[in-house]
Amino acid sequence: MKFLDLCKVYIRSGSGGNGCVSFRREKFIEYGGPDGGDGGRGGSVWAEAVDGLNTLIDFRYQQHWFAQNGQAGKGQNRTGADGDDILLRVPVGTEILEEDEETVVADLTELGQRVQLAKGGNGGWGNLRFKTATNQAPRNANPGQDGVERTLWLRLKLIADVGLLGLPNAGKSTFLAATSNARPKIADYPFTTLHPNLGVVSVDNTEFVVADIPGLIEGAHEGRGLGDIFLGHVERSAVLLHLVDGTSGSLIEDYQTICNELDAYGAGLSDKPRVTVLNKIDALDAEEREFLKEELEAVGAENVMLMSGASGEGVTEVLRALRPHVEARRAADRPADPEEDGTWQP
Ligand SMILES: Nc1nc2c(ncn2[C@@H]2O[C@H](COP(=O)(O)OP(=O)(O)OP(=O)(O)O)[C@@H](O)[C@H]2O)c(=O)[nH]1
Ligand SMILES: [Mg+2]
Repeated sequence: MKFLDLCKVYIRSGSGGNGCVSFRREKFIEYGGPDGGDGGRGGSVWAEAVDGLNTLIDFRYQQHWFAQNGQAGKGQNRTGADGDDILLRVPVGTEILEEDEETVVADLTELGQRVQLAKGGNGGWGNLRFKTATNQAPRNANPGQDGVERTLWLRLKLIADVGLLGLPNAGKSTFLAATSNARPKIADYPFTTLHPNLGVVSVDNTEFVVADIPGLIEGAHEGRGLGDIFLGHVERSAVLLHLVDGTSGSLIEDYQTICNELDAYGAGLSDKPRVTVLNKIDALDAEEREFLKEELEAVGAENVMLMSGASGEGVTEVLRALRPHVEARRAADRPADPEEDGTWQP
């Protein structure tokens, strides 16, 4: 399965049709007054979050989305036909950004959420509208209003329940491989040259999606390495799982590098629930484990857990620590039962 996470689209709403200049011409009626109809309205461009889509791949094949123009007005006071609207059907969770890739136009987080991206131009008035008591034969009509052109980005973030964080080599992929169940990978997700993986993990009858992203390095938030791009993918996860390599020899520095990147990235990432794990404990004796755990806690890591992705020690406990965060998030996301709270209207 291919996954496209960022797509550029060119959209244009339809122009309004021109108003018509026309005069009534009928047998036995001299100087029949103006009867030019209005132009039709141009079609608008909309986007809607729909069910059953997980990718933006359609937008790779169709980048141009132009709504129909309105038709010109006609004689006998006939209004031109309106242009048809067009709808960009996007997966839930799609963000729409201006061309600068920063300004958010819309964030379609809910099923059925709809936004107008470009309004169709109004049709011009036909000359019938310009008739006044003193001017019975107006020769003016309005042109239709131009459509609106925009270049926009669609951005879909992987919605992973758990985002794995850590420096390169912290053991993230090993952990994912060790914990993913019978369907270890949902898919590979190539983002041009970059490949985060998703795995489905199961613990105590709860399944959740863990995103293994390329390792973060210092400066990732400024675009160094691959990390920054992927931080976007864990922005919506329920909880972050921070793996710290117990054998690296630079434990505290490693830990703080990641924390600093999260702070610098913003978007509430550093406030997200986080589980910090001292990893690779198979290579540490009991005394070292205790010492390193205390060191981490001394610099602010909370409830550090011990684990070895390689030997499997402590892995289930880590999954169990993640689970309540995932469940809490899901409960919060679930729409309230409409019948229950009494506010539901048919
Ligand atoms: N001793 C030991 N080695 C481990 C453990 N987990 C991973 N490793 C080793 O650490 C190295 C890096 O592991 P990966 O799982 O590729 O690390 P990563 O965090 O995914 O690295 P990047 O993808 O580069 O960010 C490999 O050589 C693994 O065999 C562990 O629990 N114990
Ligand atoms: Mg890896």
